[in-house]
Amino acid sequence: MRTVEEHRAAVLALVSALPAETVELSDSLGRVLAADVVARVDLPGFDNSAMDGYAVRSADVVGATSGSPVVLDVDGDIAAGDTRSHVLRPGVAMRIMTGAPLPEGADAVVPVEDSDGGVERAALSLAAEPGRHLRRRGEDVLAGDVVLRAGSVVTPGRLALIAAANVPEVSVAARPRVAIFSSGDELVPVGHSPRHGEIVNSNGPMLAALVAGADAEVAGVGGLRDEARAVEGLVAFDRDVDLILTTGGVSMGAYDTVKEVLSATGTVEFVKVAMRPGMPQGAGVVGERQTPIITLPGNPVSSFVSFHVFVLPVLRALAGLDPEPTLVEAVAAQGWSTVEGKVEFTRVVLDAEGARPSGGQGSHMLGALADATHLAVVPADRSKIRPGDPVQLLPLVGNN
Ligand SMILES: Nc1nc2c(c(=O)[nH]1)N[C@H]1C(S)=C(S)[C@@H](COP(=O)(O)OP(=O)(O)OC[C@H]3O[C@@H](n4cnc5c(N)ncnc54)[C@H](O)[C@@H]3O)O[C@H]1N2
Ligand code: MOO
Repeated sequence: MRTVEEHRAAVLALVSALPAETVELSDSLGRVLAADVVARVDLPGFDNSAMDGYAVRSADVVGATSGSPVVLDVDGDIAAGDTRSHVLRPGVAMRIMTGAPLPEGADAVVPVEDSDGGVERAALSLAAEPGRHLRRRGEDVLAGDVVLRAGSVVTPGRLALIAAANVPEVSVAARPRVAIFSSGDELVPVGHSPRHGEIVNSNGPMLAALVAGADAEVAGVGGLRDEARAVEGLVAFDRDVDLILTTGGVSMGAYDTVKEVLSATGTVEFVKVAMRPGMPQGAGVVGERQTPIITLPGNPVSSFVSFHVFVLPVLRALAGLDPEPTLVEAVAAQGWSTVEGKVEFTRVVLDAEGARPSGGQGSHMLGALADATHLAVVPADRSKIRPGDPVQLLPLVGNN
């Protein structure tokens, strides 16, 4: 039997990084940056006022109070967007608006609330010290600064920073295109009425959601009958996708056609991996384009766990990102038992008290999967987790 690490290395060996794409900033939300973002401008770009009020030389308002205001002549207005160069003469003030450039010579702003609001002459009642109510050029970001590192996800706040830094396009990790096939004669689409012996296909929608949640693109979803002819379609696969995923038909059954047909190609190998759930796995390449394929076990939870353990690293590698999973350290909020000899991926909920199993751990039990936030990675040499034990958690797609 293979170890989890051995099989992860085998699937990673099937792929190499796709070239990064350049997208307009407006299309970058949610994408992963493939290169550092460097500011093209200082932020703020010029010294400006943080308040609507009067630009002054601080020396001219020394000692000003509401009981004893300083009265200064007002030498015009500076609005936000004023591109002229103003000079503030000693002994006078200029009306200035929030965001307007500071006139040369001014070193403070008296807010309009600390004045009589005068237009020709103003009585100022605040002894504004140098720097008061000013926003200095470059105090937030300097041109040439790396404002975001490669690997960061573009969130709305980051998108705003990139825009302010005057960077109109960014380099983002490619979104691998993935085709998904659910195999099994027992499957009917969601919304149809299954007859006795049939079940609703949940793996198809689940994998499509996992692929989309992992920053990849669903290139198509389909079904495969348990017939050699259906699976032979995969052998001749010639569409432009970066990865094929299948579920089902990879175990020891008499109708496990995916395994039967693809084994015969000699380019897809089927193995047992020392993990629970997710023991039967297959991987290789198919078709003229040598498209990488990962065949996941049919049990829904096995498929879900296998996606996180093997497919997610492959999608990250295709996107040019570090494929290594980032594990979270936590403590067990309650104890549970696992099977020795296999790495167990316990579905858990992590809250303030720690991690606890999210419910029944059968590989068919979607009820308990729905609330899980993480997979606890329990090493093969452990058979018991006790309350308070440290545990390593793999965040589920959509929960980190
Ligand atoms: N004799 C043995 N039997 C089994 C073994 C074994 O080693 N020896 N391994 C078991 C393990 S572990 C797993 S996991 C499953 C994997 O089986 P397959 O990948 O061949 O999957 P199927 O037999 O096609 O289906 C298994 C189970 O999952 C349901 N299923 C399949 N596809 C879907 C879908 N798209 N949506 C929802 N549910 C699906 C299917 O109806 C079956 O109940 O094999 C064990 N058996
Ligand atoms: O290893 Mo299977 O994936 O438990 O149901």
